[in-house]
Amino acid sequence: MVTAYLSLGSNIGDTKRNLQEAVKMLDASPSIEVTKVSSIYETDPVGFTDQQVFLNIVAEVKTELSAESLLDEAQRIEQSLGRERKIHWGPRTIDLDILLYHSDNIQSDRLTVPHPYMRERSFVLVPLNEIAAEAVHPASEKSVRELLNHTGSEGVRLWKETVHQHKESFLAL
Ligand SMILES: Nc1ncnc2c1ncn2[C@@H]1O[C@H](COP(=O)(O)OP(=O)(O)OP(=O)(O)O)[C@@H](O)[C@H]1O
Ligand SMILES: Nc1nc2c(c(=O)[nH]1)N=C(CO)CN2
Repeated sequence: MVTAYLSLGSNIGDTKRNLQEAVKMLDASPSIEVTKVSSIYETDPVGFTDQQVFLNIVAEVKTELSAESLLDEAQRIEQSLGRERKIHWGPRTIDLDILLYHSDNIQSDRLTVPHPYMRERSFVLVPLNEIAAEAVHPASEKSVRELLNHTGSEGVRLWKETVHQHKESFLAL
């Protein structure tokens, strides 16, 4: 059983519901259990900036799946929630990225773990720090807390002052 962290983001449609549906679908997978969900954050778009604000969360999962199979599952969920790929870094119904998978460094055609941009993305580091401040980024050997201290949290706001640590309270929002 491996612990992994996933980043989820949405800026099209009912964004809170898209995040909730994605977490439900992950948890419904036979080989995945969602063990923690961060608070929801409203985040300014990064990369392609002329688009709606995002809602972002990070989820901790325990899984028997390999990293590649976890990516298959994440992509299946993206597709079933109507994700279309149009603009690079552009608007999306739902995006699921694998941030960390155990303490593995993975480099394949389909997968780079740790996620290549996570160190510079406040919308990833703020929610990740909330649920896994001591987790170590294996490429740099720095903790998430250290990465966040370096990158800062500009453009990332707690959404509607909601704070919750449990999957159940997240799904009830
Ligand atoms: N750690 C990872 N998590 C998810 N996808 C990854 C990862 N590493 C590589 N990929 C690959 O990235 C491809 C493109 O993903 P996607 O379209 O979601 O990119 P994006 O969300 O627009 O940009 P970004 O990668 O910056 O988040 C996927 O098909 C997948 O094979
Ligand atoms: N705030 C924010 N900006 C983004 C996001 C995201 O989830 N949140 N995802 C992107 C592509 O992965 C590009 N830019």
